Amino acid sequence: MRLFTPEAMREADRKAAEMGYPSLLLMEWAGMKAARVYRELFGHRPAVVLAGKGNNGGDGLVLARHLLLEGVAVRVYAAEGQEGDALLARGALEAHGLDLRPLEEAAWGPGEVLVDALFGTGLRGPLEGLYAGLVDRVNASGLPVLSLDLPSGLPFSPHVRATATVAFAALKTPHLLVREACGRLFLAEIGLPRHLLEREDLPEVATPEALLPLLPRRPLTAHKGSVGRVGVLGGFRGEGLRYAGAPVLAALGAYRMGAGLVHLAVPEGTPLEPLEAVFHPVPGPTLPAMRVEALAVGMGGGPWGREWALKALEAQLPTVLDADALHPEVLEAYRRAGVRAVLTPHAGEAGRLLGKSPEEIAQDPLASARALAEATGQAVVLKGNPTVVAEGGRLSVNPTGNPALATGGTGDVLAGAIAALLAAGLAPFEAARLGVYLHGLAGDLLAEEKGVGLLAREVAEALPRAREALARNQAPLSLTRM
Ligand SMILES: NC(=O)C1=CN([C@@H]2O[C@H](COP(=O)(O)OP(=O)(O)OC[C@H]3O[C@@H](n4cnc5c(N)ncnc54)[C@H](O)[C@@H]3O)[C@@H](O)[C@H]2O)[C@@H](O)CC1
Ligand SMILES: Nc1ncnc2c1ncn2[C@@H]1O[C@H](COP(=O)(O)OP(=O)(O)O)[C@@H](O)[C@H]1O
Ligand SMILES: [K+]
Repeated sequence: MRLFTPEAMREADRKAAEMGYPSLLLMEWAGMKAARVYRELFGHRPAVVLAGKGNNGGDGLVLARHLLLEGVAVRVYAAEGQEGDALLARGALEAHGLDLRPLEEAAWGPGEVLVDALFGTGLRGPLEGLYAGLVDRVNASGLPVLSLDLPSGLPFSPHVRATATVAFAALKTPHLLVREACGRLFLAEIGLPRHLLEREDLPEVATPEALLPLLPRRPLTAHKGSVGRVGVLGGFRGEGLRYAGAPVLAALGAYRMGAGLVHLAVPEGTPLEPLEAVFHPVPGPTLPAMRVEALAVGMGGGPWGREWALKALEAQLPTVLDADALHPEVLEAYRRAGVRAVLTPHAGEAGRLLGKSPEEIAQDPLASARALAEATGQAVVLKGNPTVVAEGGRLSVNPTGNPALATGGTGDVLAGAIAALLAAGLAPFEAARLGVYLHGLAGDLLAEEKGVGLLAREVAEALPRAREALARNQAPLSLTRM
């Protein structure tokens, strides 16, 4: 499934029209599907529809007609000046005897449901004046809000904060980048020819269908040496400071993702955890003899992180470079040596590497991940909400994960989990997007059960459940298709 920009969506509409597909049919389906979502969520509660003058407003007028026909009380406040399909939608609604009222008079009361059909993909800049005021009133109303296509105002501020959003034809960038504004997400097919939605040049949304084939299969004859062995190099001890837990969490992430054996190279004095690992206690940064297929380096490495990573290069193995291993000198050395790596920065680390602030990175995670992948020649996992995976020209946006994961050590678990998938033979881009998806899903399963207050080791422990959910085709995309 591809993530569309407004321009790409318009192009698909235009191509459909050129092929003879009437755009009015698209609008009819959009409004009808949105009315179906309305009824599913709100039954017969009275609706107040706010309709702009563009096609998003047109969708709202179609929805109003369908609700009316189903016996739902509807009041419509509409902007003046509809043209084309939206004007036809207005005529069709008025033919049913409904009087449209001016948007300036928009008002609502307790028990009503607001339908936001003010603006969709045609918005050209931040809302001002009447519209900004209306959006503020909608958000302050305390009433449920169903947004059509996009919460109006996105991707700018102010914007509507919806209870639920029905995306038409495809997900658009703001649905995942400003997820919080959308509430519960529905994706409605509106009859657009499917081939117009297959755009390999657009970012991918990592869906269970796309990821399931990547899941390493385990034959009956599997043994611990055949399913992927991981080496973890991390931790730091010096000047009263110790980072001992990070490599342990990476080892747990690797085992829970299915590694057969994990070797741990950690500073002397580090607790021998987990019991299942093979330990290589080293006083300083030296790469011990490890028989492994992939490495995870840098977690809790502190000032040793850079040296750990340069040392690890000798092994010429696919490597996850995390945390303190994310250093320009390291990245340059890996590139020169032609060793393939997955980099796992959060916005702060990515910012340091790209000479930007964390805020600038988070503002456009797609562009930031792509820039770092291009600059380093490696696969990049830019962690956050959403996490974006980039390699070469490819981009993948991850739909799983939630703020309960914002707790110390969950990134270390992720690094180990991705290393286990590399060791099982997956290419860096595939290991990264599968690892990120399952790690996020583990967080989602736990958050549903326990809410906030997770421990990173619990996220590791939930990885097998996430893996099973994907294998059994029960992994939710937290997206309802209509
Ligand atoms: N395949 C599709 O994507 C389809 C799209 N449809 C709907 O059409 C929408 C796009 O319709 P439009 O292109 O008409 O655009 P919109 O309806 O989103 O908005 C366009 C209107 O907003 C005005 N406008 C733009 N920026 C503004 C600003 N900053 N302040 C005030 N006014 C502003 C424009 O002058 C124009 O009148 C989609 O979001 C979707 O809801 C559907 O009708 C069905 C088919
Ligand atoms: N608000 C959030 N929504 C979704 N995922 C989150 C959120 N906050 C953190 N995460 C995830 O948790 C992990 C945190 O990693 P990181 O910042 O490296 O933490 P640490 O260094 O403590 O391990 C990442 O996988 C990140 O995507
Ligand atoms: K809208």
